This record gives sequence, C-alpha cells and structure tokens, in this order.
Amino acid sequence: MAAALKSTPSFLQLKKPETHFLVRHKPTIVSTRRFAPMASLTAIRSLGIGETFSNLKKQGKVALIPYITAGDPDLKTTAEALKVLDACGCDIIELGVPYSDPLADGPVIQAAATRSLARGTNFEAITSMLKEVVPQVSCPIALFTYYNPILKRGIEKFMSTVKDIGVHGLVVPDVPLEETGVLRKEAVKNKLELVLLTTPTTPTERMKAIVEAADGFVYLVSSVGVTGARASVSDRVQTLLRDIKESTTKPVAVGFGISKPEHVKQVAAWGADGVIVGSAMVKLLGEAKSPEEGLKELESFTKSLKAALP
Ligand SMILES: O=P(O)(O)OC[C@@H](O)[C@@H](O)c1c[nH]c2ccccc12
Repeated sequence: MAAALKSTPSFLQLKKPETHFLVRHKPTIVSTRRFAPMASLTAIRSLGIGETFSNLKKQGKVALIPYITAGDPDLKTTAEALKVLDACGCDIIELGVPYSDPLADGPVIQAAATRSLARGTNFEAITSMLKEVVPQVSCPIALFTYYNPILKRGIEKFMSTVKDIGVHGLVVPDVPLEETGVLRKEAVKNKLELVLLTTPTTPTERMKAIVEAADGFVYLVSSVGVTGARASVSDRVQTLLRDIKESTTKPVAVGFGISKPEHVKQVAAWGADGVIVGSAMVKLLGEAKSPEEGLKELESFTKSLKAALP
C-alpha cells in the first residue's frame, strides 16, 4: 500500500490529493424527465452534469449522487440498480469499473471490486450493458475508473468509447492535477466537461487551480483517507465549502463517509450543491441475501436519503 501511494499521487497522499471527473452530455430519446428538447430534431438531449446542477439550483434542490460498483453482485443487477436509482430521483449516478488495486477505496468498495472481478466483469461487458441501459436512465451517469485501465486502452480510444455509450462522467481517482492535460484535451474534443476533486488537505492555491479548471462541479472529499461510511461527517466540511464557494460559483458536491439521511441533511444545510453516497449503497447491493433483496434495500435507502434533501 505504501509503495502504491509513493508511485501514484492521489488524494490519499496529504500533499497532492485530488482526482478528476470528466463529464459528458449525450443525445438520447427517452422520457422527457430531466431533458432539454432540441430546437429542430425530435431527439431530445439529456442534460449534462453541469446543466443538471443549474436546474436543481433554480429549484433550490441539492443533487443526490450515488456510487455503485458495476458487476456487483452481477451486471444484470447493476443495470436494474441504475434504473432504480434513477427512478428514486437520483440526480447523477457514479458507476465504478472494478479494479484490482483500488487504493482510494475502503474495505466495502474494495470487496465489491473483488467480487465483481471474480465474476469476470470487464470493461467491454460494462460498456455493452451501458449501451442498453443509458437510454433508459434519465439522469447523467459518471463512469468510475482508475487511471491504469484508461492507459491500457489508450486515452483517445477510451474517451471516444465513453462518449459513444452515452456515459456522462468519468472518475479517475489516481491522476494528479499536473497529469490531467491530455485528459483535458480529449475531454474538450469529445465535448466533455472536466470535474475536479479537492480535499481537506489540498493547499488553498492548489484548490483554487482545481476549482478554476473544473467544469460541471467540484468534488469536495469530506475527509482524508479512503472511501467508507463514517459515523458522522466532519464539520470541517462547512468551512471547506465556504472557502471553495468564495473562489467559484460552480456547484460543489461532497463525498466520503456520507451514509445516513441526517448526514445528507447536514451537508446540504452547510451549502453543498450535491451529496455523494457510495459505500453505504455498495454494501446494500453487494452484501444482500439475493440481488432482488439488494435492489429492494437500495430503493428504500435511496428514498430515505432523497427525502432528507431539499
Ligand atoms: O464510499 P463513500 O465514503 O460514500 O464515498 C463516495 C465514494 O464511494 C465515491 O465517490 C467513490 C468510490 N470510489 C472512489 C475513489 C475515490 C474517490 C471517490 C470514490
């Protein structure tokens, strides 16, 4: 673990903590919910992540952003889970591509990745599932992958695949700001917005550079360390939100540790534009007695979080 930390600057390291989200818009023809009709064509265009946030802001609402691991317990259940989360009113969904060395993840998401990989889940299977499901889901989707799988496929190829399957976002937790230039270039070429991550230990100047470069929204990690449900959300988040919002009007979503309705309520009250919940969702889905059971628990848990948000 320590070796991994030395070689891959990530927000696990106190001095250079950040990660990157690339977001994308996609044309699609499905329900009218959350879509802006295009002037001439019948096709309607789904809202991107940035547009989703501005719509929510106009309504005085806060985005609910779940994370689940693709292929855990299986891809069929993942497809159903995406639809359940969308139907429960989630505003953006983070979908994790399982990886063998998820250094930014805690035990729950690490276990989910191990289970998924053991079942043989791979990028190709995930993209073909998404090709089917994305047109049935009205909220933007962010694909979550470590940097290595992108490099393995080639950044340009990976980006055009992401664009072609209509996925809206990309989470790359182990790429430091300095190495995102090529990702940014490909992002612009594919009409992608770039969302960046900042943490409690990101120095102010660096936070400002991240916020400046970010499109769509800024991901604020609530606490240093790895993902995982916490008993409470650090009240440092309140000052961190204030500091970030002093340097930008861009939306800020908070993640890490958020796992109860009172957490989402608190983070929203502190001024977050979105709340991100991962491990608590992954646990319900991946550790249930059956996929049906997991989907049922996911639905009621998500509804409880949604009800706690303005
Ligand atoms: O699991 P948590 O504590 O609820 O945190 C959200 C997190 O799961 C999700 O955004 C995510 C999953 N894996 C990551 C790795 C790095 C940054 C973020 C993530």
